[in-house]
This record gives sequence, structure tokens and C-alpha cells, in this order.
Amino acid sequence: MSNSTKGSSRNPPKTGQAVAASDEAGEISLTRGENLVLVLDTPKGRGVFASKDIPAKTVLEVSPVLVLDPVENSEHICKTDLYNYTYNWPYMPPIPAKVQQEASPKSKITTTQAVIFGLGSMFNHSTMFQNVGWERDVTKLVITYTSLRDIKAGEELCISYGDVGRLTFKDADHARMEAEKDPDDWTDMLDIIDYID
Ligand SMILES: C[S@@+](CC[C@H](N)C(=O)[O-])C[C@H]1O[C@@H](n2cnc3c(N)ncnc32)[C@H](O)[C@@H]1O
Repeated sequence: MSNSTKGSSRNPPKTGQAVAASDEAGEISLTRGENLVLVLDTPKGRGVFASKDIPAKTVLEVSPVLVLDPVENSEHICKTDLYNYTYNWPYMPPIPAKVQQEASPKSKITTTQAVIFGLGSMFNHSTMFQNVGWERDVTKLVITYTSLRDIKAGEELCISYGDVGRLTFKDADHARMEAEKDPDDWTDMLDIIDYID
């Protein structure tokens, strides 16, 4: 993490301060912003909102994750609603002891999903209006959420879920996106022309 703190993580940083997981071996500072509320009935279901102004680059949350076994994920979790609360995560299969003794054991990295604990699983998606960035720490098994810009009290805190074409729900921001579209932006039209080709 670029903004890691040094020093004892037994004195954790003040919430909302621009600091992330501690580098100290075996410990991680768990940060949660003070000025966050969970609103229960938004067009996207529950959502995280700012109750006061939040400056840019504030660490809002450090959420621990549970990395799922890929088979468990594909056979069980992805058939449940829990799947909608998981993030893509790199998966390193355990290396058998015999292979570990080789000079440079090669392990095939695949991907799986991870369940995010804490507030991390409550951030909704926005394609155009996201104000929160997130970063995986695959070693410490945490995700750190940071404000991308100054956020005003009352704004929803939204992240990007990635590839818009793979969203599993109808985007509640659709009408707002249409309303704010730049009339001179011909990108959509170019997509259509590509398909016709
Ligand atoms: C990780 S959860 C976020 C918390 C969720 N809103 C809740 O109440 O538990 C992801 C789910 O939130 C909803 N969601 C997130 N972003 C959305 C959006 N832009 N439009 C509509 N629904 C959204 C979808 O139902 C999605 O499967």
C-alpha cells in the first residue's frame, strides 16, 4: 500500500485518517471512517452514504476477506445470492509437500471469488459517478477503500464493480446516466457501427 503507516498498530490510526493497513508483521490496522451511514432503502438496496463531508484520499474502510476455494465457489456459492457480494480474487492452489521440495516449484495461479466482510460488501456500483476506489492486498487478505475525491455530506459512496457488461442487475443509475450524457459523445453510435460490420 502506498500510504501504509509505521509504528505500533496497537495504537490504531484515528478513523477517517488517510492511512491504511499496517506493515507490521502479523497485524493489520482496521480503519473505518467516522462519517459513514448505511441507508436501508435506496434504489440499489442498502447503500453507504457520507453523513459529513469527507476529504479526498481518506481511508474509509479496511475489510478482511475470505478467499473461496474455486470448486466450492463454482459448485455452491455462485448459485446463491452471496455470489453478488463477492469480488474476483487471485487463487494460488496449495503446493503439495513433494513438489515444494523441488528447486522452484511452479504453482498455476487461477482466479476465484472472495467474500468481503464488514462495510466493504455494502458499497454499491456506479459506472459514471464512482467516488471510492478499492485496492486488494492479496498477501494480507484485506481490501482498502479510499475516497477518490472530496465527497459532500449526503452523497452515496460508490465503487466500480468492473466490466459493466457483466453486471448481474439493472443499473439504477441508468436514468441519471442518460440525463447526463454528453450530446456530442458518439461512442455509443460507434459501438453500433462496429456490430453492424
Ligand atoms: C455488494 S451488494 C451491495 C449492497 C446491497 N445494495 C445490499 O442491500 O445488500 C451488490 C448488490 O447491490 C445492488 N446494486 C449495487 N449497485 C447497483 C446499481 N448500480 N444499480 C442497482 N443495484 C445495484 C445489486 O442488487 C447487487 O447485486
